[in-house]
Amino acid sequence: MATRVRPRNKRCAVIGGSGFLGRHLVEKLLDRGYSVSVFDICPSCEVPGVTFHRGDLCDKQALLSALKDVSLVFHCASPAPGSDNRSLFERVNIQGTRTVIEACIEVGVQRLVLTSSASVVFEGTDIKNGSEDLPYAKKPIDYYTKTKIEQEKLVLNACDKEKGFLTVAIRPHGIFGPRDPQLVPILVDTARRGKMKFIIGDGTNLVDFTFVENVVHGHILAAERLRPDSPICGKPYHITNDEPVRFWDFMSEVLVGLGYDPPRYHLPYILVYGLALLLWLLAVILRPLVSFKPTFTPMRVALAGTHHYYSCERAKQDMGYKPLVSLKEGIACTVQSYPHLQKGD
Ligand SMILES: NC(=O)C1=CN([C@@H]2O[C@H](COP(=O)(O)OP(=O)(O)OC[C@H]3O[C@@H](n4cnc5c(N)ncnc54)[C@H](OP(=O)(O)O)[C@@H]3O)[C@@H](O)[C@H]2O)C=CC1
Ligand SMILES: CC(C)=CCC[C@@H](C)[C@H]1CC[C@H]2C3=C(CC[C@]12C)[C@@]1(C)CCC(=O)C[C@@H]1CC3
Repeated sequence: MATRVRPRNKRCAVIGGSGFLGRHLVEKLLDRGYSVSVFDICPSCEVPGVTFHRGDLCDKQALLSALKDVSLVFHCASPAPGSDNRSLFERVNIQGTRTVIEACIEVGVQRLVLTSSASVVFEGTDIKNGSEDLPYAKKPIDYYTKTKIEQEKLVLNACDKEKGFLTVAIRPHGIFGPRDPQLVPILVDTARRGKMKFIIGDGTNLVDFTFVENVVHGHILAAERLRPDSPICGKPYHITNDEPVRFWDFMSEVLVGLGYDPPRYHLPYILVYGLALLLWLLAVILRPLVSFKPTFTPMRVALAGTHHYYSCERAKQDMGYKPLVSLKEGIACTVQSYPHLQKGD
């Protein structure tokens, strides 16, 4: 069978393309006529039509061969936030991202789109309709956030119109959707262990949850608008569903959709946060003897008990972004996609 040769600007690579967001992105890029290579440490990308390169993004030689002939790179690889492994985060998100930038420049990649995170400005206290002008967190709440900040700075500072290397960072928040390995599975696991009875705080805190297809849409818009005359060069953009929702209403809707009871009883935020800090400290002190991973980390408690929602006005203005799927539709589609997590299964 003859293979169609695509123009170079339609040839892209997705680093982290086997992951949750990465795979949705790969599928949409293929739909839009791109030829797609995936570079990932995890070999689970079995999407037909994709060239798969297995490797660690800290390995420059492996990257150089995967990025040959590619003009556009999406970098959406990161260790999972829950891994709490400082050296891994530093190695992959900081040194690895440096290596990605070097490799892109060496092989002549013209556009690099980074998946950053809205959490780069989150310090555990309320953020209401935060814009991209908020400063980076001075005291990041965990190593994931700390290294995502450094990663974003590296990518945005590498933008160089003279050299023809353009970069942009997309900051999604609370991504959910089919095949998400974190949000729904953690929620269901907590419910199955009988620990989803409590609401932390008064339950009125608003947050952004963003359906994965909207996040993908934001990435592709950014990539296609990344030209030397565009205002988006070297800048970060929030991509959300633009429908802040009460954290506990969202959790309850997913739980009820899957047949579980919603949480009912309230616990004071400060008490739970204090306990989570204590548990985290214990886990660190006891690490040489026993290894345990608390469900209630300070970051998770802060995410569950504070306001954190962001304005995506800038993405609307500069790249014509508009969420394609509403929160209601996104939740219905997500719940439907997890029949094995329904209560009783
Ligand atoms: N999910 C969310 O709510 C949000 C996510 N983000 C960001 O979006 C991006 C994608 O997240 P998500 O899809 O949820 O995460 P996933 O863990 O599902 O996907 C990340 C992928 O990157 C791979 N990877 C990790 N380390 C390396 C490495 N050294 N070299 C090559 N590949 C590697 C992972 O493999 P393996 O699984 O084997 O580690 C995985 O396949 C991340 O940058 C994350 O920080 C931002 C905001 C919110
Ligand atoms: C908006 C946003 C950034 C969401 C992030 C997703 C995850 C961090 C959450 C997904 C499931 C959540 C969850 C909790 C905290 C935050 C999540 C991990 C709890 C551990 C909070 C305390 C509880 O009572 C149980 C919750 C289980 C689900």
